[in-house]
Amino acid sequence: MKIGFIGCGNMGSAMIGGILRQGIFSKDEIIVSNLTEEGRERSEKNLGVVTTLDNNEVVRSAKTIVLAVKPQFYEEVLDEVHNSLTADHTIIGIAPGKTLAWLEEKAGLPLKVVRFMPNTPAQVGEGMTAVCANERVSKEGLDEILKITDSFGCTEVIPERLMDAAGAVGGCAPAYVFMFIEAMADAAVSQGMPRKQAYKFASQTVLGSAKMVLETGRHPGDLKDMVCSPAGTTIEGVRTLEKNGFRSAVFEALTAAAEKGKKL
Ligand SMILES: NC(=O)C1=CN([C@@H]2O[C@H](COP(=O)(O)OP(=O)(O)OC[C@H]3O[C@@H](n4cnc5c(N)ncnc54)[C@H](O)[C@@H]3O)[C@@H](O)[C@H]2O)C=CC1
Ligand SMILES: O=C(O)[C@@H]1CCC=N1
Repeated sequence: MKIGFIGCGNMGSAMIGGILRQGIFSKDEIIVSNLTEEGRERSEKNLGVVTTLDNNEVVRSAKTIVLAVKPQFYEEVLDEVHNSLTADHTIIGIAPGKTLAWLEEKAGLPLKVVRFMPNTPAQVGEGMTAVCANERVSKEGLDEILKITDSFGCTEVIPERLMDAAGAVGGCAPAYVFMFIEAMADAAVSQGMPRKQAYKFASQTVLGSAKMVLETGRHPGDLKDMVCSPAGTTIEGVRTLEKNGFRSAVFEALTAAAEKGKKL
């Protein structure tokens, strides 16, 4: 077994989907544990990987272990498996606020520790993942880990002090983007467009705009200016967004998310 996941909900299955699609590991090289039989059956049916209800079996079977449970359960899961952990294991935390030092301390022995901050677009191979690792992870070891995160999107290795920022602008931000898409589509529906078509317009527009930022390397403000014709329609919308505190609302939302991460 090459990799194990303790917990396999939204984020675990999104990452495994990318790993399988890119062929980094095969189904029989991935073991996942779930809390309930219903969850285990779901993972088996949807992903086709090896499944168990026993978290210790995951740790005994694989040397790279992703903790894909909610932050509130990290401590009890590490308590439960710490007798099965060895210095050969690499544990990967994906929860906000659970630092490298905290994870190593709770694991109860010196071992390789990595943190990911992934996001759900991993499910479609367009994830954005931040990675940091403790000093026990070698350059070669990190390269192996990055093959995993690269399989479900883009990866940036960052200093641990930036993980809360990455959580806000990477981990959480899809929720805000989905709200933005939903709101734009609602407005189009209110102008008479059928709902399905409105989602297509809103989503493709977000996708295309993001691609322009990434591919042209131009400043987002510059790209915004390209759209705003003098005395045109777009600038009227820009005026309304500014009046309603759009930028400030986004700024405050990401700050709140990052600050919460520091407290978890
Ligand atoms: N959902 C997201 O967009 C992101 C989530 N994360 C982090 O990923 C982690 C997982 O989040 P989600 O996948 O969204 O949660 P989720 O609730 O969808 O999945 C967690 C899974 O863990 C299982 N579980 C709970 N206790 C367990 C135990 N003791 N042993 C084995 N399995 C257990 C649950 O049954 C569930 O299937 C969290 O720490 C979260 O902060 C990080 C970045 C993005
Ligand atoms: O809401 C959360 O806490 C998790 C971490 C980042 C995205 N979802």
